[in-house]
Amino acid sequence: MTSPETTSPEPASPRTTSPKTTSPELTAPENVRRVACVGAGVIGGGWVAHFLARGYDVTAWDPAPDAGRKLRRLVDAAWPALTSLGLAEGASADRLTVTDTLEQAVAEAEFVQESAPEKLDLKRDLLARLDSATPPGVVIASSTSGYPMTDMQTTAADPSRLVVGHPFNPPYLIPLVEVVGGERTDATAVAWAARFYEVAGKSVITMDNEVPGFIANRLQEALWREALHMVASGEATVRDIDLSITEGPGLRWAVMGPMLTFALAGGEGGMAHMLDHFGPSLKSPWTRLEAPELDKELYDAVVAGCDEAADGRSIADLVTERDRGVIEVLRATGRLDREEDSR
Ligand SMILES: NC(=O)C1=CN([C@@H]2O[C@H](COP(=O)(O)OP(=O)(O)OC[C@H]3O[C@@H](n4cnc5c(N)ncnc54)[C@H](O)[C@@H]3O)[C@@H](O)[C@H]2O)C=CC1
Ligand SMILES: C[N+](C)(C)CC(=O)CC(=O)[O-]
Repeated sequence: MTSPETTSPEPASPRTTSPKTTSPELTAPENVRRVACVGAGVIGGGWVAHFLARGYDVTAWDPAPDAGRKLRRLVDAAWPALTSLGLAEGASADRLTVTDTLEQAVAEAEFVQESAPEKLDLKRDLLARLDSATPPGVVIASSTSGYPMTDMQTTAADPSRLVVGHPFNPPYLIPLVEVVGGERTDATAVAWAARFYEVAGKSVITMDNEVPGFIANRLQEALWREALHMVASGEATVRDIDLSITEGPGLRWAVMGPMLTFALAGGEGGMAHMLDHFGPSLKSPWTRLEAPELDKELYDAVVAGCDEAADGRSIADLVTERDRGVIEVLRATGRLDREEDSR
């Protein structure tokens, strides 16, 4: 298993001129130059855009017949946003190579990010195949939204280098990655991946245990379940749900998380007063916890509600609008300044 060699205390953009190590298994996170992305849909494509913008050479493979064309379209669409954020020295969309086979994609990779469909058997087989094709010691991360690595690493010959690196859409703008290993993952692979993501410009949460759904998806899922219940029962429209967050708590959450935000609800008394004051309402029936049945009626109501909320804007229009808004929030909350300082 690769050892994390964290020689530099600060995350750094990958340089393009340093000699490439001949032993991929010994590559320190700071020295990685070539990343492979396997599965190039919404998330894999977003990872490709992110790594290109950070100055890496990227190889990508996806079995869909038109995957290369779609991937380049996604990268082209993301590039203006990435340019406005600031590209790493030498970064270029031309440093993407779409390969014909998975084996070609990972042959010289120093890190592999898997972003194939969320199906357990597919992930198991794919991770085993990636493990046999990737140079020894190179860490392989899965973008899974919720499968524990323990359940996905069952058939790989070397499960010790398999980790979860759970991103947020789009990976080229949302900083967070949740990193966790499985029962058979070596702790050094988890540490190596966490450090690599930091060097690659991400904000990392490392989990010691396999929390089902990780941290952020557990939180999002609770909110999502309540939202679906309210639509199913006619208590709120899709528009009400979205407005309740974008005009309400969502504005605060980009600045402070739910914990510090609620500490301020206690005024001078902070969280202690907040708990004394509002603690009893935790017992009120404010949440349903059980997921609603995703029957045809609810499915149709949510899809129709989103179409109505889009109000004629295409998915591409919405992606542009989201990217612009996220960049403004990153800028307004000082995150871009911090990024620039650490380069
Ligand atoms: N969509 C989202 O918001 C997020 C998704 N994820 C995770 O990322 C992963 C990918 O999800 P999406 O990009 O949304 O799906 P997607 O459907 O957009 O893309 C999946 C891609 O995988 C390709 N593919 C199919 N079989 C494959 C195989 N055997 N090997 C390699 N590639 C294969 C497909 O051709 C497709 O291009 C999933 O594990 C998902 O849970 C994680 C965070 C957010
Ligand atoms: C919808 N989702 C569960 C796939 C979302 C994620 O996993 C993370 C995100 O981007 O919100």
